[in-house]
Amino acid sequence: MEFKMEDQHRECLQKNRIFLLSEISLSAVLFANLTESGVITDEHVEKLQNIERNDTTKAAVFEFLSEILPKRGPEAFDLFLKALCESEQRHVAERLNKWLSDDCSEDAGTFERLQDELRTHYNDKLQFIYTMPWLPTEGFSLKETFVQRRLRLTSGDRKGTEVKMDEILASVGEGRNKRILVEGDPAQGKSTLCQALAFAWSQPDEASENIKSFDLVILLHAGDLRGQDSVGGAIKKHLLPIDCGIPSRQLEKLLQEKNVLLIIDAFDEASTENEILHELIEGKRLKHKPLLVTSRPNFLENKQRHFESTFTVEGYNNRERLQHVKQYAEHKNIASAPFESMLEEESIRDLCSNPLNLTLLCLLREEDTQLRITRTALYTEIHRIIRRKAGERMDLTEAEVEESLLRPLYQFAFEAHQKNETVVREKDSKKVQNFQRICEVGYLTNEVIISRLQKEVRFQFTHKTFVEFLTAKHIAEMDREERMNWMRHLRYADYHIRIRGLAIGDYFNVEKNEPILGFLFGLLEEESAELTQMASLVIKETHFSSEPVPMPLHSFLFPISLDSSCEASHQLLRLLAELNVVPPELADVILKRRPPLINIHRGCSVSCRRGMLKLCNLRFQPPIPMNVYLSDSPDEEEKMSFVQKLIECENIEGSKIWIYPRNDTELWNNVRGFRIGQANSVQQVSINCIAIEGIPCEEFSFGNHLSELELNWFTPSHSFFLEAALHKPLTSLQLICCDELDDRCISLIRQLLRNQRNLQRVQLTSSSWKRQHFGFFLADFAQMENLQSLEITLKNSTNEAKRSLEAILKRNKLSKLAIHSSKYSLCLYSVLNDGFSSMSSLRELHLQYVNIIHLPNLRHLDLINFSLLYSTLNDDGIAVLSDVLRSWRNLQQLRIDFDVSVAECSLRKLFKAIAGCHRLQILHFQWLEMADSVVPSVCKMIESLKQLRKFTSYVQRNKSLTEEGFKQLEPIIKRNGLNTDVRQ
Ligand SMILES: Nc1ncnc2c1ncn2[C@@H]1O[C@H](COP(=O)(O)OP(=O)(O)OP(=O)(O)O)[C@@H](O)[C@H]1O
Repeated sequence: MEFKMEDQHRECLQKNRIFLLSEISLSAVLFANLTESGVITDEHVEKLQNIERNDTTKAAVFEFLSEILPKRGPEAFDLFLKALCESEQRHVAERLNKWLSDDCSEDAGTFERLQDELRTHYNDKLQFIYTMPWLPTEGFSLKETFVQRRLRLTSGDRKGTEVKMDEILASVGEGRNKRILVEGDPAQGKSTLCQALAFAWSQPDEASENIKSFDLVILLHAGDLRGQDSVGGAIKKHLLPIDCGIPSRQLEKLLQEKNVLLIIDAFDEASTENEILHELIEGKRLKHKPLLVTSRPNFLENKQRHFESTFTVEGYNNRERLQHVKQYAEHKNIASAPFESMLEEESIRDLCSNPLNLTLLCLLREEDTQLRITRTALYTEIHRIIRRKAGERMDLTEAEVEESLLRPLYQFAFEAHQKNETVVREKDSKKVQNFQRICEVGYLTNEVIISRLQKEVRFQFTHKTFVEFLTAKHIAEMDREERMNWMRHLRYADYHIRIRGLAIGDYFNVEKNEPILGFLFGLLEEESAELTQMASLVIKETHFSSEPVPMPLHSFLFPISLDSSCEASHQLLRLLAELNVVPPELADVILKRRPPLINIHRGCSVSCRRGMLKLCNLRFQPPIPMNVYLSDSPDEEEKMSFVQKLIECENIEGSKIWIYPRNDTELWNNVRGFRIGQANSVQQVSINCIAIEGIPCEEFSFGNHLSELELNWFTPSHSFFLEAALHKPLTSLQLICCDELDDRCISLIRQLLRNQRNLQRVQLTSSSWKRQHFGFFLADFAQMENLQSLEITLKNSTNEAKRSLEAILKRNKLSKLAIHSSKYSLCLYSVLNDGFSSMSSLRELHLQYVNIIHLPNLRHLDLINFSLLYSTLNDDGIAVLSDVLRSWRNLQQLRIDFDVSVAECSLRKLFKAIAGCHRLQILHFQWLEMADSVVPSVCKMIESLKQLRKFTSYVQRNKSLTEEGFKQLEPIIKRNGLNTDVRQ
């Protein structure tokens, strides 16, 4: 294997070559020293002696200096100097050392020269934004058209705070925020932000921005670091003129000594085979220098922890949209009114929140007046204009442009995209004869921005989004079988694997495929059969039709996953957003394969919500239920309007809404705005009370049809909710994480329980660390004939409470039971165990802190969902559980927490029992001890669970899994269709 030597050493050998050729003697002592220290091998010696024999000593020295020594690693140079000294050639070593120190001592003007070179470079190259693919030479002036961006902090104590662009650099000087990550969706303006920062630094004005405090600002594309030995090398190659004469060693020295900001753009475009980039992020290189990295989301997850602060660039808000179009009009010297009126259009509101799309919409507005409401329609229209203009310029018909120039271009884009690149290399360009003509169409430019020196000629696509659009065009033109084949090779499940001890961090999110898939759906909108076939594949692979996955960790407390991002199973919705209308054939398939319920949570993307609104037009019979959790949504107006639309839609039953009001006023606005409890609105509500201090107003009330009331973090000061629910037809009452009740609340709850003949579900549970006892309500529950679901925290139950529980269980009406308890008396065990033998209706059971060996009658149940949380699961417990699992043939969801170490043979037995639950779809382990020796049985278990779609294992009990074991496990947990989350 060859290892490169450092740049400055290579340069030193090069610059002193004539001297070295005449001075070095290839003596036996020199060879002995060099071979002993491993700088060269015996084969090298033989080769050099042959050259000396057949040619001259100089030729041999030349071969040694140019071909051998530079490839013998970073240590080779110093060892070579040592060998010279020991072979009576000390004067040669001294000369080289002197050259190095002279070269290294910064001559007075080097820093100023570098600063000046960078400033002129940025000033020349960054003053324009190039958006129009067909006019790559004509840019918008950055100064005149740039819209200042807002960034949202997504890490640390101030998470959620909005900051201005320049403010992200504010605290770097104080030693904090050394590593900053800025993420943003495609074309959201990350590169332009970097451009604006570097450009601002290059300007001579007196502005007091933070960026000005840096001695040097280095802006590189992530790809510029590929194949380099050092950051200095990348600067030399990409930012400085060939003849600027600043040696690499001095550059490196300046990077260490000066106050430098490194900006690396587009991690997502060049994250592989890029050692320097990873070393910079991990702090192994230029550790103390501020580093700002940009990336599309989901590319950096395993590296996220190296960043002190992370931000996202959010879409434009109303003010920014307006500023963008006004600046656009002013720059083009035309009236801004037509653009401003375009912003009023509700249908393109979210398109306008993306700067690139907004610029393209403005361009279209100039050409005609028709509005495009999807991304695909917008890019298709731009594409048409490009084709038309190319035809006019080249005197070809549009059909000819398409056939001879665009088709090959689609192919180039497809190939570039396969390699995650946005360039066509010179050698590839030669594959077609008319490449120059293809360039003239306007999508490709052979100028690479931020690069003055490119040894290899490359042709750059004007923007990654265009590569994606053209790639989708290529796929759209494939024949059906080839296209479906391409689709089948995509991955349709997320995985998130982090094993600290092994330094493994591996992530995949299905959204990565969506820029292309979205365009493809849009392009094939008219081809109903093709579209339906593609959508059917997505429906199947992403488990769209299944019950949504609750977040196993919190499912006990919250029925929907509050923190999760827009899931893989929502991919279809996100793709539907690209259609103007869902064609009838596809609508039929969706109607047939409808999921039982859809959860919209706060991580759901704008396109997911758009897709959801498309479902509103499909005639679901009965209407499809939908839970909506939209707290913390940055755009309050959009949130309101989205929920209103869902509520008004007849095909959707806005079944439950989760609200998290930040104060009393917001609570009242939400309850009133969503008409909670009214006849034709949402009738089930969950309210997080934590920020609510008092009654918002005298007239606070719910509509008369309120059917479910769930209150999280309820305290006696929130009793007005209970009053407002009196006399409403409640079917469900839940008080979750409730740690305190006063007499008044107890009396109100009793009134609610007695008044409600309809009540089928009750939950009274406290937060896990402050256990409340709610056993005194059991007598009331026992009176409720229709009770089907009971979730309760019990501590020290009285005999009366136990008798009531016994009556509830034996009535055999419960389909769901959850007992939160940290202390089970033998008597409570016996009530439960006896009850289990007659509870044939029970389908869902959740037990906490239980010792399962006292509950052998569990095997009489027929459960679909079971969890055993924080329970004592020793070898005896595992034996009982394994036995029980063998009798639960319909089990679909299982969670097991392991709180003590158990024998490996017990684990194997348990995995074997789980492997027999062939209907299992969701499996979650907590604190599992997964040593290499049990890996084969974990693998066998997962392999046999064909319907498993989610596997999670959080917090390994010890670090006994080795790389060998993981290698065996990896393909199994990464199988397509399985959403995996394994974290230690
Ligand atoms: N702040 C801004 N002001 C005006 N126009 C902008 C701004 N940001 C972006 N744009 C426009 O949007 C286009 C795309 O932006 P940019 O290339 O910076 O996005 P990106 O987030 O780096 O995209 P990707 O992840 O797809 O590479 C720019 O070429 C420019 O036309």
